[in-house]
Amino acid sequence: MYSNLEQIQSGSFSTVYKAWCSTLNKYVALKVIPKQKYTETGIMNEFKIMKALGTKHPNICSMIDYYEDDNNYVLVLEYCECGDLYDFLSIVKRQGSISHPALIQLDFIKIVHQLISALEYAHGLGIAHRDIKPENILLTKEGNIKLADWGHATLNRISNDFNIGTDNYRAPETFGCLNGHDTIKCDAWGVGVTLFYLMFGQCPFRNAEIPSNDGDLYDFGKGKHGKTAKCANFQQFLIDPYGFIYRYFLEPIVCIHQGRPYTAGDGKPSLYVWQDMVNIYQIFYVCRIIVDNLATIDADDRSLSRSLVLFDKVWNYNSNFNQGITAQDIKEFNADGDNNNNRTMDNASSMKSNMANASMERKQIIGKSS
Ligand SMILES: Nc1ncnc2c1ncn2[C@@H]1O[C@H](COP(=O)(O)OP(=O)(O)OP(=O)(O)O)[C@@H](O)[C@H]1O
Repeated sequence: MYSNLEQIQSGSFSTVYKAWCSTLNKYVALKVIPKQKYTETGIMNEFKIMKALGTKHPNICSMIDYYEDDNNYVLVLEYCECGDLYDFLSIVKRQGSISHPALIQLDFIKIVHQLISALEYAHGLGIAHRDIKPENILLTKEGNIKLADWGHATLNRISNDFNIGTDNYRAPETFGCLNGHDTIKCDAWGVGVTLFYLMFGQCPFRNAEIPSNDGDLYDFGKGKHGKTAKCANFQQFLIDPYGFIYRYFLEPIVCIHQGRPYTAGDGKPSLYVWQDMVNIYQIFYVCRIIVDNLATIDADDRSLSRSLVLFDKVWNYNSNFNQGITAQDIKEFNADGDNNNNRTMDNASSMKSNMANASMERKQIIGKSS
């Protein structure tokens, strides 16, 4: 029934093949999981989740069939011709340079909509994905996405699993928290970090772990017991999230657009731009929305739906002056123009005050929609 197998990728648990399905008359993807690598409970969980997700949502990579032989479990999935977003961005990145970033011929806002729609559908069924990252977002030839790899997904809203997912994308509380963590809120954090990756080609921190004896992760900055975050970048983010994101991601980009060498910040600027993200204000606002509504320490403050309302606002606003970055934009963005010995600090503080305004806007929007 399945022929012409061609290997696509080998993941940590599985090998994925493209195969021709003669009964359906189309290509499918076979996710082949060796029995010695996976427990029966593990595969049954993935199978149960895929069944519950069904085939209705256009942005979820659905299961078409399932079978097993002596050595392998095999999930038969919808085939996504353009692979995953991580690989896709790596290819685009290689085509660009810092001064001439390659153009991604896809709309960022469309991908955000589809990702959040897929997740909200799953969340509505009580399913949390728990491994949101660009590698698990597949692209079709029409430029749509399908969320894949539900192998870590769970139906438990509160979990005490402290070793699930991919470190760079895991919410702080998934590293250890006395009363368990809310798996759906953790997905929102994963979306936030994923969006940073999609914009800048880099995650902001290696992990968001704060070693703590009692699992109390809500003690900002220096931990209760004098402990600090494991990763230096995350420590800076804890102390000053907007300032860190500015220095890490935005300042290098501002420097490049001004034709100055970038010296501050550790972030490497992306070597690509999204076709619908041509104004530096968009990048700026998107960062702000992520910091306030997705990758925010307090899980109660994370909301996929609220962030979508805010993203839409940015895009509607920008569609009126979608003419690229002008010198004036840069000047306004860069609080004190050319005379800027203290540029990093000033920008960070102006970004902070702008972010505070955004929080007000957020409250107004919440007020309107509720
Ligand atoms: N339906 C599909 N269509 C096209 N490519 C796919 C499909 N499913 C998976 N792939 C490719 O195979 C890769 C690995 O798949 P998947 O993440 O499901 O396996 P995994 O073993 O759980 O991987 P890991 O544990 O490393 O995340 C994906 O990143 C993607 O590039």
